[in-house]
Amino acid sequence: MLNDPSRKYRPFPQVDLPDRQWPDRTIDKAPRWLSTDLRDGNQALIDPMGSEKKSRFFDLLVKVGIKEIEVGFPSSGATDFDFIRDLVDSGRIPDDVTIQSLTQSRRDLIEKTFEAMAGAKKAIVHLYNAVSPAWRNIVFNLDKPGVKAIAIEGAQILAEQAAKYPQTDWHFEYSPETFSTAELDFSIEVCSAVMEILKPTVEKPIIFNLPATVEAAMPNIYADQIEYFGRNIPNREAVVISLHTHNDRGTGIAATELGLLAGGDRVEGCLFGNGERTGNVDLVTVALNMYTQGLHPGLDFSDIDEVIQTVEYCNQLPVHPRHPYAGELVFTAFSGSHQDAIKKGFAHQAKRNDEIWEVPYLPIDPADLGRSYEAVIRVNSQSGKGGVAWVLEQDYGLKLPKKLQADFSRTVQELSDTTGRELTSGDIWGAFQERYFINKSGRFELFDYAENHAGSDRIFVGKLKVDGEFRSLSGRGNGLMSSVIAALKDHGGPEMDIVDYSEHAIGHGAGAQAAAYVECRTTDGRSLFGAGIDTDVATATVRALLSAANGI
Ligand SMILES: CC(=O)SCCNC(=O)CCNC(=O)[C@H](O)C(C)(C)COP(=O)(O)OP(=O)(O)OC[C@H]1O[C@@H](n2cnc3c(N)ncnc32)[C@H](O)[C@@H]1OP(=O)(O)O
Ligand SMILES: CC(C)C(=O)C(=O)O
Repeated sequence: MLNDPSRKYRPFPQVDLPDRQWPDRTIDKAPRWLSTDLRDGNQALIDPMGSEKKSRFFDLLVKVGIKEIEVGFPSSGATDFDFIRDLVDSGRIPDDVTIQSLTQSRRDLIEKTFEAMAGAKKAIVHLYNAVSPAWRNIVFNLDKPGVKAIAIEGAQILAEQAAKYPQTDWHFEYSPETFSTAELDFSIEVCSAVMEILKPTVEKPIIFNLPATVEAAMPNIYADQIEYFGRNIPNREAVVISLHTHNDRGTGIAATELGLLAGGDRVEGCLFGNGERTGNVDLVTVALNMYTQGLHPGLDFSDIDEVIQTVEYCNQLPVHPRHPYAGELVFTAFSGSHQDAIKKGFAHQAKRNDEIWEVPYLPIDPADLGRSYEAVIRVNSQSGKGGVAWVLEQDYGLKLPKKLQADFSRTVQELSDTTGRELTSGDIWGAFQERYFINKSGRFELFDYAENHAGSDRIFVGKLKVDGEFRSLSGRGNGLMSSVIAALKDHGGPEMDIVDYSEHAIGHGAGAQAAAYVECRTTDGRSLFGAGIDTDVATATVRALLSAANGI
């Protein structure tokens, strides 16, 4: 990198718009959406889609609810041309879906574009030519009038071709490509000239698509550009302003959102942000950002995994695990404090009297996207007791008391530090059984017992293995627990008192079990925790006490 980058790069100029209105607005209406996955997305793939993949993608877009779909660049070759022709001829385009195709402003290419879509009920022909200084000078080697003439000539051919195929309801889109790096007044001049030829009306408006072909400035600049364009384009009511952002600076979504505040009516982009270089704006994120503000975007991502699967298959590109709303890890907390807050958040949510979503660290309910809560918390060395307790509760129905959570969390911490990897739910359950002698022998192992009454006292008579030998032991106390403790003390067990006890059912009906948890304190001040599981509550309690005694 250069010590002085100003030798090579210049700051992007501000737009002179001191009375800008967009910062005070909010997005209160879903825009029209156009997917350009099959065109801008497709042209950026290593292996562009064939007709099978294009078909699958098209069906997905329809299912998701996209009503305007740019299906390709028909003059690019047989793949796109035949796919589009087949879409039209097979009658697969739903009545409320409009297809769109892109063309350069060259007669032969425009003619091919009309040929591809003729016969569709409704179709949009999308004409483009770049207008900014670098493209004028470097690509076209033309001055401003020369570049304007490309657009005018293209618009004239559009009008002529539309008349040739009257059975289709033709609509037009014009993109001053590289709009965001062009002089605003020149873009307006070119668009006005196109308008004069195509004569849009309020009933049949023209779409002016204003691309950040290469994102070169902060999103507030794009918003200023959109507001400026909207204020100065003649006959604004006959114009649909379409936003088409790329993501070179990583702010394509922000630019689109600010562009909507600034007057954008329509958004062009791709699912999960595929597209040239760093991609087109991601329609999924823009839409779900609206959804999380309580505004329905008009698109349905209730089965986000199905959408991901199809898009990954068609694009042969993965969706990043951290991709907003969609990535495999975006609803997962590994870290202790996040897990604690999420666990409390779910408990708080269950107690609410309304549906308002308020779970810390989760900006959306994963269930709204068809995701389960299973992967919300995963455990590794960064995790805490809350996360471990969540896994045991979700997967094994155990509701550990807080102090037992802390006790067990030390075991889990040791395990994750030693293994140096994420712990599965099975790992955690295994460690729990090991630590609290569940389905595992310890010094004291229960085989059978009886609880007898002696006045107000209880007498515990147990058949146990103690240090590997069968023994009968008994103890007397004012309840079952104290009688078990007495019996243990008389047979080499620890001398201890109960500090805390709790129990709960696991599951319902005939297969239900009981879980009991104890915290005991020994005479020398040590805390012993135990857990027991059995079909019978009293037996679960006895097991929990033996578990505590085994743990010494
Ligand atoms: C920003 C975008 O995404 S724009 C869309 C880009 N998408 C694609 O290019 C995918 C499909 N493209 C193709 O299949 C081919 O490029 C075609 C069929 C369109 C054209 O192919 P070719 O005729 O071989 O030309 P090529 O691709 O090299 O295009 C460059 C020529 O087109 C001219 N050109 C570029 N854009 C336009 C335009 N919008 N209108 C008119 N002419 C244009 C260039 O000035 C250049 O002309 P020159 O040869 O006289 O210097
Ligand atoms: C053709 C135009 C709309 C385009 O894809 C772009 O500028 O990115």
